[in-house]
Amino acid sequence: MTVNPAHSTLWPAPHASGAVAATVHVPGSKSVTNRALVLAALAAEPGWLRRPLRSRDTLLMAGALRALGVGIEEGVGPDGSGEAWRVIPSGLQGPATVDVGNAGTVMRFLPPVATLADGAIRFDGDPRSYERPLNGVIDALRALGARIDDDSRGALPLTVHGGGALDGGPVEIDASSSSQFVSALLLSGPRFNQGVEVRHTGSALPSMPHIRMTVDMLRAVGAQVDTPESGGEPNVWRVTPGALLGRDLTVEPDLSNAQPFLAAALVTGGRVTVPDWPAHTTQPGDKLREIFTEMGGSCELTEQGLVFTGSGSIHGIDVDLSEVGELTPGIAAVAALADSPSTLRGVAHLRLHETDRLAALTKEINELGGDVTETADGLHIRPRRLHGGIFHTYDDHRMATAGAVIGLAVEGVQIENVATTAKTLPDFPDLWTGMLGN
Ligand SMILES: O=C(O)C1=C[C@@H](OP(=O)(O)O)[C@@H](O)[C@H](O)C1
Ligand SMILES: C=C(OP(=O)(O)O)C(=O)O
Repeated sequence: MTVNPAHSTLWPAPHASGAVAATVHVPGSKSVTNRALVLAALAAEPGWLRRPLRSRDTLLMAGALRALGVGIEEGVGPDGSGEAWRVIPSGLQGPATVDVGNAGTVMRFLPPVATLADGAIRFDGDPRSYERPLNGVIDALRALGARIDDDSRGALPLTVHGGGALDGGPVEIDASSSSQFVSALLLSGPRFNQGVEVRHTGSALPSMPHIRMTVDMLRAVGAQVDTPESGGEPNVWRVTPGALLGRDLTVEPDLSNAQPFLAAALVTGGRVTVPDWPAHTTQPGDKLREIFTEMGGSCELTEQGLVFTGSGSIHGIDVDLSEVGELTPGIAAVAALADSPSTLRGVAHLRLHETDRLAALTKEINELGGDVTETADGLHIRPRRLHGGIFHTYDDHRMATAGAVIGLAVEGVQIENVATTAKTLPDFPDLWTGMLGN
């Protein structure tokens, strides 16, 4: 966890002079956009993606698929409305080089796709991507018949020598460090000769809603998937081989990126409306309705969207975040401003995210005068009177948005490298100042 000297620009986080009152249109979900791109690329016919997220992670995914020969064209959608991508599948071809940046979805979802290509596909990325776990995907693909060169580190950089097809079949993995290992194998599973049966053998699996998202999206394009929830064995997912349909999919707003805006209502005792909040979704961000209500707000799903209202009080919380780990930085920011302590549990695997998020949150909140300690699997946060200072982000988009939430309540907070929000929300600074009416 080191500060990147190349990004020493400081952004004065706006301080809220009163209760916010705003409607914020949150761009599309990263997790849905990148799954939809992969599934559309593997389909037997062209498909449409409407309102896709355009951010570093999704542009890297689109760029990688284009490098493999997939057509991804700008369009306006079949009904003439809205921005869209038309995805035209084709025989996947190497040689190609894929830049994964620091996108977990790209580094994990694409090596299985590359096994289906003809030729060598080289994967490389940001320095941090070399440290993020990938062994579950590499080992599983080898067990299923793939040829991969990875310098024996079980991590990036690596080359997948695609043979145009993969046997597939049953495989055991330990996905306790990332649910994305399971999602990765399932997404390409319909195109493996024998499909795939993934058995998770390790300790608790994080981010289950993201695995449900994978399963739902596979079923929506015609795949047959058996899951523990559909009467199968615990920790076993089975995908039957078969052709995938090209669909017309509208991407939901990114509910995890709605988090800082809902937090703004909570922290300032204001009201924020997020239009197009889905009534039913597998996105983990939907859990914020419950978590931020317990922390002092209230919400209502209306025709206008989700209306979230702060009460003026912020309460601490004791919560297991293993299912919704990506919400941790934003919850920690609110907890640091609460009227009682918080314990955030079940998120040891966050040490292997964009940065070591537990260490980064502890250090940065404490440098503003906070009292945070790391536990084996989370954080204890005892609210203290905070003061201004530099909030470092360690190239982590969710550190930047967490710092902005603290800045609403604490004068003089400066976010180092707010541009890192481009990973999933390039519009963040403008949306934030727009929400505040500036
Ligand atoms: O599949 C996905 O889209 C994601 C799964 C989760 O990963 P982990 O299980 O590695 O935490 C989540 O944290 C990440 O932001 C997105
Ligand atoms: C963990 C995250 O991203 P990634 O998809 O890179 O794992 C995140 O967005 O919080």
